[in-house]
Amino acid sequence: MLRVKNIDLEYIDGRTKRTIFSNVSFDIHSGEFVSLLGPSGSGKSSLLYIVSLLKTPTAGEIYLDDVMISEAKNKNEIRYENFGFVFQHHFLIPHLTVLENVCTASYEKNVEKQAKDLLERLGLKDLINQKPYKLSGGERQRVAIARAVVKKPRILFADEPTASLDHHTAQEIMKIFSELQENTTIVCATHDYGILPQTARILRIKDGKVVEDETEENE
Ligand SMILES: Nc1ncnc2c1ncn2[C@@H]1O[C@H](COP(=O)(O)OP(=O)(O)OP(=O)(O)O)[C@@H](O)[C@H]1O
Repeated sequence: MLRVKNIDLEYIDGRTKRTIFSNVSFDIHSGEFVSLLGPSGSGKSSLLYIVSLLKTPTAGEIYLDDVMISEAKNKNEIRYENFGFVFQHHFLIPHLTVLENVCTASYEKNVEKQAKDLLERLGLKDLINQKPYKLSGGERQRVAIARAVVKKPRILFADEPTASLDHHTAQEIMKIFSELQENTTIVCATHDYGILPQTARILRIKDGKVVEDETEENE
């Protein structure tokens, strides 16, 4: 459903040209949990932003349901209608409560009920009226996930969503992602193999290429 085709990415640094990727292609199917895995500097974030139309590659195309979207004029609209984002930093609004933060993401009439249901599911029922500063890092990130999920994106992109969390909380956050997955495709960039759920399909970024990880779980 999401096709990444022949992507090149080069950065020009003064007189030097640096190739980050060349000729990268892969498909992401509906309902998959795809992890972009690679060490720091390998290009995970760049690739995530290219695939989600937040960044323009040097060459190549992105297709959504066979429609080329990488050169569309209405990229904002495509993103708004189809994609959700969770970043390493949660970007919650400090003077709004947890519930209000989540409700900012959607203008649907029953958003408040949906937000409450989601927050309850994420174990935050008793914190809905708190401001973000009263929450732990893991709780804040769960609020950010609720905010991204409440608008029911077809594809949820997460860029190192657990980078500032301890290992146990990071695993919990990943579990939450996979549980939320019924109707959502998830694409998550991370450097930490250890936090991935068993169902994750791993695309490993190495030396400017993306290779499918053929571990037992993924065969
Ligand atoms: N705007 C830019 N101009 C020049 N080089 C850049 C730019 N953005 C990223 N890079 C370089 O491209 C490479 C890939 O960066 P990217 O942030 O995508 O990697 P990453 O795997 O997500 O790293 P990290 O896990 O540390 O965030 C890095 O070497 C980075 O320095």
